Amino acid sequence: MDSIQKTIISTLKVKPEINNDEEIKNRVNLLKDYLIKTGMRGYVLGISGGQDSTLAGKLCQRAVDELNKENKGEEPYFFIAVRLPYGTQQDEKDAQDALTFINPTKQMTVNIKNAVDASVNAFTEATGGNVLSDFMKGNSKARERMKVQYDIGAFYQCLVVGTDHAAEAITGFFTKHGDGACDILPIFGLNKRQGKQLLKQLGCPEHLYLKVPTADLEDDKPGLPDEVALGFTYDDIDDYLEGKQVASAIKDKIEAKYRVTEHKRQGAVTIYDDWWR
Ligand SMILES: NC(=O)c1ccc[n+]([C@@H]2O[C@H](COP(=O)([O-])OP(=O)(O)OC[C@H]3O[C@@H](n4cnc5c(N)ncnc54)[C@H](O)[C@@H]3O)[C@@H](O)[C@H]2O)c1
Ligand SMILES: Nc1ncnc2c1ncn2[C@@H]1O[C@H](COP(=O)(O)O)[C@@H](O)[C@H]1O
Ligand SMILES: O=P(O)(O)OP(=O)(O)O
Ligand SMILES: [Mg+2]
Repeated sequence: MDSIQKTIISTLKVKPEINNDEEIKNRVNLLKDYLIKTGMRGYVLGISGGQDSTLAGKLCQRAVDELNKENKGEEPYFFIAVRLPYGTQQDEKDAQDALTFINPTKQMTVNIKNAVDASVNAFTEATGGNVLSDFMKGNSKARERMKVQYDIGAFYQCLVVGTDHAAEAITGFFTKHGDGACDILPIFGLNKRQGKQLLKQLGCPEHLYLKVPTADLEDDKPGLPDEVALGFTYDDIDDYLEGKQVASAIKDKIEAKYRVTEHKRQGAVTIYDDWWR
């Protein structure tokens, strides 16, 4: 393994192997401890029907359940699972299966279509007829979803959970200030394969953790697999993050993506920063 791969692995905190029970316990403990420390009442997270939100949601529910058992008689903590479809979602059944598996304290649905459409239409009106591309509109959907989660968080006094993890962070495969914005990241440092392992351990139905990952942001390409958009596979990414050797053409592509998306893993640039120089 060369020094670039070593540096990326250590920055993204990936372990070559994990102990499932230990990982679940540590991540649930983080969610419990941070909730107590902040004095907030719970967590909110968008549940898409994909692997990452199913795992993060299950960990949140476990955290509040454990806190409530330990704090008998106190006002209960809660987890809000929110469905955020843009109109009708093609894989709604998976989202419902994820909710059944998580069994959240509360669930709600906010359809983001009207808000996103109003926003992109306002852009067109304001700019004399310019039209945001389908890809740009996709990022607007991700930002609207995060905005709704912050509205829920403010109203119910709960923290917003994010689902970023090492296999997404490495390529910056998230919308800046969209799904990339949140208060806590319970699955940070895991790769995609390790996330599957934890879901299996937690008793998740197989079809949810074996599901093809998709950001599902574009109107014209519903359910576009991340791996098609990226041009390489999560197996490649996971191998890379576990310190294994991957084909040199793939290694180059992964590292190129890592370099151009550095701004997404950093805060906004100030006079005190030099990572971009
Ligand atoms: N939008 C979709 O439909 C869609 C679909 C599938 C996957 N994705 C993935 O989601 C991600 C989001 O797309 P994106 O990255 O184009 O949009 P983004 O909005 O997440 O990031 C782009 C924005 O980052 C800022 N930026 C760009 N370069 C910068 C730099 N060097 N320093 C500081 N800020 C900089 C600019 O404000 C720019 O508009 C992509 O990685 C994409 O693969 C998006
Ligand atoms: N349709 C959705 N409903 C609820 N939450 C959603 C939806 N799509 C995405 N999300 C949230 O965003 C993150 C990131 O999704 P990616 O598939 O990684 O782009 C996801 O974990 C949900 O929390
Ligand atoms: O973030 P999710 O839950 O939509 O998972 P995936 O990235 O696998 O689609
Ligand atoms: Mg998804």
